[in-house]
Amino acid sequence: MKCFIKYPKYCDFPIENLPYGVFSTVNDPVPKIGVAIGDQILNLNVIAHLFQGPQLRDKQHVFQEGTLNSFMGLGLPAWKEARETIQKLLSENVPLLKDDAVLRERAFVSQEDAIMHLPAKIGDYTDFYSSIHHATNVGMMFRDKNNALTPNWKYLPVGYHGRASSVVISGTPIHRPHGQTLVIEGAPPVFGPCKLMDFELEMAFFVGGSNNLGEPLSITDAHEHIFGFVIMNDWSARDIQKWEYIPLGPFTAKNVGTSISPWVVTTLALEPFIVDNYPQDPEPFPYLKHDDKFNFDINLQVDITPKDSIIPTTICRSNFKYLYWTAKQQLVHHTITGCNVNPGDLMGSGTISGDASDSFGSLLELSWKGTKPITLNDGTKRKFLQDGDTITMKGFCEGNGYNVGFGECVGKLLPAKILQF
Ligand SMILES: O=C(O)/C=C/C(=O)CC(=O)CC(=O)O
Ligand SMILES: [Ca+2]
Ligand SMILES: [Mg+2]
Repeated sequence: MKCFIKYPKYCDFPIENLPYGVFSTVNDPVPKIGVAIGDQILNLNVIAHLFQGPQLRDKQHVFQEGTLNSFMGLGLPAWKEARETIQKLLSENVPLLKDDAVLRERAFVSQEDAIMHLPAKIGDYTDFYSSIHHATNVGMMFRDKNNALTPNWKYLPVGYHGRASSVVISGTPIHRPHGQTLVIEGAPPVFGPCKLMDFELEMAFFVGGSNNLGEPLSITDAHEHIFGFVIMNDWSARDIQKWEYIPLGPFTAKNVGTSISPWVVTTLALEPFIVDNYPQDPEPFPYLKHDDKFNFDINLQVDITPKDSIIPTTICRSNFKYLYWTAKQQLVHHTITGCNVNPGDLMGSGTISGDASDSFGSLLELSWKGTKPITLNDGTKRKFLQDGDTITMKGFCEGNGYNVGFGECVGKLLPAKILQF
């Protein structure tokens, strides 16, 4: 597969990737659907008429909307056809787009000139808790050292319903939140700015297709409902979380803002990077059990760049493959009671920690609740985030002579706002 757009061999967005996103420009502020290729964006709005296969011929309008929801709603055969069409259109051997200078001029936008938007209107957002290492670490710190995993953990993918309204696109700054925290055990709580602000390294998938209320999805066709993945930072106010979470789970500590990377890497593009599922013992119930592989080798990295610094420090290297529960199991469990999901719903993986201490996906774990501060390249130390810190998350799969990358999920922590009561 050779593309007529030139890019470096190991860039994030080669012709093998083709992630979808929503962008606008200063000159054209109406959001459009595009595909990242090298350092360019192929504007699908402009080339919608070139989707002439049986799945998309009558549905070209999905590429002329301002979100990916309708396209996500079409399902796997349409996604496959779209990918094949775009690969052909970008191929060095196909003249249709390559040799049409006027169309090319209109169809490509430099990523540098693009303003990225949320890829979909997210109707519902759920966050799972599927890394066994993360759940064990947090269980040890928040609950019982000797029984860190709760008794349900290996029977079902634990999760909570999050707030779709506070999911934001990479680049959006987040203010340190206010809330209640328990400073002295046994004394009343205090109110004020969060003191233990954290990030969480996650990935999330967008749901495609839908099911009716009362009709659970089955594990055999769950993959047809997993459109693609992004990198996610589930900003977390640890001191607020610790006080508020009993007994219903995280609440305001997690609706401060949740950042996602702008390019949705499709499950189809991830197929070459499938690896064995995490071994599961006890064997899951039949509704959750699948023997086909649905785990992916995706290298993940988190950098902190302090305020006024240009020197990032990589503080975590992890991998999506460390997750215990697969995305298929998460989705099927979500619907087992009959819960309906919709195109554009977002499902977070949970914080992705490996077993090595430099692969932990949060500062809570990396600094072990603040007992082991980490030293950054500029000499400053971190237990939790400081105002002005920028968190940059990156991810990529290593192919044979190429990478499939996710780009970046970036966010800066700003000081708490002054609240008046
Ligand atoms: O163990 C707990 O009480 C809570 C853990 C979390 O922070 C929940 C969460 O966001 C899930 C995750 O990211 O894995
Ligand atoms: Ca989380
Ligand atoms: Mg949220």
